[in-house]
Amino acid sequence: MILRDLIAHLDRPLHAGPLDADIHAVTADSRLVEPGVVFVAVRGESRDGRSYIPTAIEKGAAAIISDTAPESDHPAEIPYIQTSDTRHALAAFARVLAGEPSKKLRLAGVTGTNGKTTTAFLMHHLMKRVWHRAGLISTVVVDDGEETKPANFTTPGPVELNGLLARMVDHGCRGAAMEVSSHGIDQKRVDGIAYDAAIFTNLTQDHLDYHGTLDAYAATKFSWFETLAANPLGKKPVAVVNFDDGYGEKLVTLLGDRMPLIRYGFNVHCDFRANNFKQSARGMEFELTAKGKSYLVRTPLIGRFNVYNILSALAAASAMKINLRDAVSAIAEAPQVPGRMEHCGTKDGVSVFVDYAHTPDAVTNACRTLKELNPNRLITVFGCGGDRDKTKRPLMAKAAAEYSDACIITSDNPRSEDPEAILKEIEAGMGGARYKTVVDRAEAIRIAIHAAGQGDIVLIAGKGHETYQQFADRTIDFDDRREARRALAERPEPPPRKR
Ligand SMILES: CC(=O)N[C@H]1[C@@H](OP(=O)(O)OP(=O)(O)OC[C@H]2O[C@@H](n3ccc(=O)[nH]c3=O)[C@H](O)[C@@H]2O)O[C@H](CO)[C@@H](O)[C@@H]1O[C@H](C)C(=O)N[C@@H](C)C(=O)N[C@H](CCC(=O)O)C(=O)O
Ligand SMILES: Nc1ncnc2c1ncn2[C@@H]1O[C@H](COP(=O)(O)OP(=O)(O)OP(=O)(O)O)[C@@H](O)[C@H]1O
Ligand SMILES: N[C@H](CCC[C@H](N)C(=O)O)C(=O)O
Ligand SMILES: [Mg+2]
Repeated sequence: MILRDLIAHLDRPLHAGPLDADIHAVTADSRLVEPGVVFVAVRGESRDGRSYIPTAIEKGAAAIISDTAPESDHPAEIPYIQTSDTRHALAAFARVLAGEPSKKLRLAGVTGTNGKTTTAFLMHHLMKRVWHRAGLISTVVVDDGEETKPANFTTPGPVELNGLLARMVDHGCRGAAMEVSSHGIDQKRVDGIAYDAAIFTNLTQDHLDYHGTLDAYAATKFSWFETLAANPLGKKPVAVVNFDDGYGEKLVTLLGDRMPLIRYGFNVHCDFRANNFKQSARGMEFELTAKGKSYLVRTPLIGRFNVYNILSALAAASAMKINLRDAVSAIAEAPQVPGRMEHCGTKDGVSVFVDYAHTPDAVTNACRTLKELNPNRLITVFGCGGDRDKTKRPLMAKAAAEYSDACIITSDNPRSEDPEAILKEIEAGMGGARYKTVVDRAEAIRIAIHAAGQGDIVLIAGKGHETYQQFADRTIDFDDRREARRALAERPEPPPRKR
């Protein structure tokens, strides 16, 4: 594509140099520049992309995009475009160069603090049932319709995102489900992506390191819906909102009649409403009332919070013209989402679950769900990630302490922080609860599983599907599920029963 046609997508760009260059790709990473590639200098959280302009030129960049004027020594033959918003430019170029793939797919986006991955997996499963081929972009994996690979981000940057969507189109996918993180919205990774359904799961504390306050975090999530309402990009997107959640209610009021909306939850005003919820260790069932009819929903998933994930997936599927009865029957065979309430085995009457709960609300939900299975004791092993929202540490502790009979506090991903110091901040929230601190996560898991007795449940929270552990100086292979199975296998023989 010719540079002149690309810059037509920018708002009043200033340019210098020739505009007839043939462009094959765009990047904001100087390390990926090669001839024919436009380099967009993005000012990031930790680095200033403008400092990489000389490197990009050396590597043969076809053009430079920046938000300030060129340096006096900028080579005249290399086009230089000045624009007020470089992240917007990056997203626009990525989209146009990929052929606007989001417009060729039926696309569902899921945002909210918790439940995005689970809901996206459920939607992907429903879509594959009826359309045979469908894509998935999630924290755990990306599926382009032919190949499933581990994911690097919850919501990838615009170049990777549009590339993935284009591959889905090429592979014959009729639709896709993707997570839309608050970082993704704020950094314009999803700018100009056309959605058919936009799901809001809930909003509780997380990411305050990035957004500052809960209201600023909510405003970022809401801005995604407002953008879709103002500019539906040739589609008729439907907002699917949790109406039992305080922020969901605010979103409904904010949107008014600016876009079609489906409210879901247990409360009587919901368009997709659940009641008569029952669960056992094998799964759960509830009654769905929607579109003037009633349906019995059965699923192997457990946890009242998963009722919300199922309701939103069913509502979004129905908004995307998937037959509701077919969708309900597919939920009966919902897949195990890796690391979400994943049962890792039972031995000597001790059952172990791994769950990705890493916010206060998620810890509450995970513990409550397991308590509802009436264990003799619930033993929870958890920690908190380094270089992330520190204020959630004592709150996660409070949640774990409230619902568990005993806790082992351990390391999550310490990243650049001192693991012992993180443990101290967690301890501050434990109140008078019974707990131990064991900084080594593998040892903490082993101690919990070996100390558990007949009828106990051990919950290992926080890392879910992750297959690594990040420290300041190294990243090691680590998987809670593998450690759990190993510890179960190595459990010492229980003492013989007294007659
Ligand atoms: C806080 C955050 O989101 N940071 C992301 C963001 O960084 P940034 O924009 O601040 O970029 P930067 O590192 O300051 O660099 C500035 C610019 O210089 C460029 N650069 C840098 C080095 C170089 O040699 N050459 C070069 O051109 C970079 O490509 C970038 O364009 O953009 C970068 C490039 O895309 C990301 O790698 C980086 O993710 C970091 C690693 C990260 O940890 N992000 C997490 C927090 C995240 O995004 N999480 C969300 C939500 C998770 C969830 O709750 O599910 C997600 O969607 O995954
Ligand atoms: N609808 C929900 N409401 C509250 N908690 C939930 C919900 N769904 C899942 N959870 C809890 O939150 C954890 C994370 O769930 P999931 O991975 O689906 O969310 P996510 O929004 O994708 O998280 P992340 O932003 O970290 O990728 C689960 O392991 C579970 O403990
Ligand atoms: N996407 C989340 C993942 C947290 C997972 C937890 N294991 C941790 O490392 O804190 C985040 O970046 O906040
Ligand atoms: Mg996720």
